[in-house]
Amino acid sequence: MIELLVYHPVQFGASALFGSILYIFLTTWVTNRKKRVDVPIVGPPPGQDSKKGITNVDTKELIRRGCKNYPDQVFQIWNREGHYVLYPMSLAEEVKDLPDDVVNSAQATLEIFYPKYTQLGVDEELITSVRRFLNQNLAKSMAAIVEEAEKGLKEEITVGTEWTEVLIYAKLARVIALISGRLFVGTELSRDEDWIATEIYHTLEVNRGADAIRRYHPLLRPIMQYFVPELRAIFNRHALAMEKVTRLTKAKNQQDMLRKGSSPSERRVLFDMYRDLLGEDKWSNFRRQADTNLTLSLVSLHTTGGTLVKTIYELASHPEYQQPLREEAEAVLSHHNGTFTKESLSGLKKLDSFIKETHRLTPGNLMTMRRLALKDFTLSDGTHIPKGTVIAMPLYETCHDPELYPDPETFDGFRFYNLRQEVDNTNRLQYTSTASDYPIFGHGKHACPGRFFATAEIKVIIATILRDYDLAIDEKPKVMCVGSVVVQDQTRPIKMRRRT
Ligand code: HEM
Repeated sequence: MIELLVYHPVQFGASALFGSILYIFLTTWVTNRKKRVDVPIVGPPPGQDSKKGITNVDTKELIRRGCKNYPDQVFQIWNREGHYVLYPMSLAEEVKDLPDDVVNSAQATLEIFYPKYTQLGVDEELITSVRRFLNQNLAKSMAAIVEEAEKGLKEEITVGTEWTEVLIYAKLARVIALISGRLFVGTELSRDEDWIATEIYHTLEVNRGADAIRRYHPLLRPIMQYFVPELRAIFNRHALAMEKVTRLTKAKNQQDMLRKGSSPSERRVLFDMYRDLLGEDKWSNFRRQADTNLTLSLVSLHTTGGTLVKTIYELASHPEYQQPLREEAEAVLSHHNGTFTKESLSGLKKLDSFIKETHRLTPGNLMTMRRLALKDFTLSDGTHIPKGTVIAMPLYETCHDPELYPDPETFDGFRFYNLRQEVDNTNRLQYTSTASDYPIFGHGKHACPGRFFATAEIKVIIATILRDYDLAIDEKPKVMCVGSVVVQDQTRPIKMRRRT
């Protein structure tokens, strides 16, 4: 055998190369075959165009074409993120009710970030903690939200009475990190500058890491992950987060020991609830705590930050809305002892409409209600969905459908406020209400559980900014798409001046 290797190196090399090519070919074939769905293909399928072509494909254009050519039908596309089967709005109610052993929601949403390599993972206990802690405690948490918003805005925005250019995104991301950090982990960590940086930069590093590993063939990724510098930045971020949570947990355990014999740990912050749901054994896995924290920051910080900044850009571009919104906030606050409460926030109906219209015009993603098929199933229109397929609903097209939203390309800040005056069921038109014609937060049992908290943060921050500042902008930032993600040029400054 040794002789063979020594005397026939070329032959051996050729066999190894041939074997590898055959293996890659077979695995690719099996993977693609597994995902075959018998519905129209829009745009280039893999194999019929170069890899570059799929990478550079205009996802927005593809989905628009699919919705136009196949109205109310299922179609499929391939883009830089992979393969999607897109279902029409008429199937949304059915998809929202699909059982959890048939489809997985969180996994499908995280798929575009290559979670295996970027170390993302959502467990059921985390989702339950968000749902229970944030929503059940929202009324009680309002004072903390207001305090952190005031503190953050005071530190970040130091503009005087002259018009001054401000790069608003980074500043507001920090304010959100302060608010969410206080509710998630408590002030012991939330005001630590390293922790704040971790919350803010982790998402950007995950995006870069996903982009970097995507460039390799799926079979090479398990090896290449160790050589991709962008993934190393994520490993380092996790190490830092782990060090921080370890220190915090040990301090908390010490406090609990001091209280021993009295009451169980009070659920002061979201992670106290997470700890109770996990149980002590799993909780003492610091690695898991760190990973979960980072995933939580990924799903919560820039989603909220992006929506907030989009709303600020619209306010700056449409200054005529600033005074009516200011007056509404003043009137509502005067009925609630001058403080924001859960009830007072629901009285901000014009602001609610303004945020909702902003998000309708520029949703954060072209798709929503993504579900990963855990087993084969068939939709009621007869479409067979094989295991491993990601299905999703076109969000941007739904939000820009003239049948649902007259004159859809025009920003009408009070569109939903005016509708609420006309119809009986006004709650249905609230920003946080989900529906198949407004699935910005998804729809059904897996709809975003953080939406009430996110909306409270956004409203408090905007009402506080409007109380203290006038806003303007020379030109509204352009909106573009990277794969299915809709992004706005957040490097464009707005102008602010302190009100006298
Ligand atoms: C404006 C801000 C936000 C937007 C636009 C947003 C949007 C979404 C969307 C579209 C989904 C998928 C829903 C579906 O597929 O049916 C989702 C899921 C989720 N979001 Fe949010 N989100 C926001 C803020 C937050 C915040 C602040 C948190 C946590 C505090 C959070 C935690 C989650 C979790 C845990 C899930 C997974 C739910 C599940 O699979 O059952 N989100 N979000």
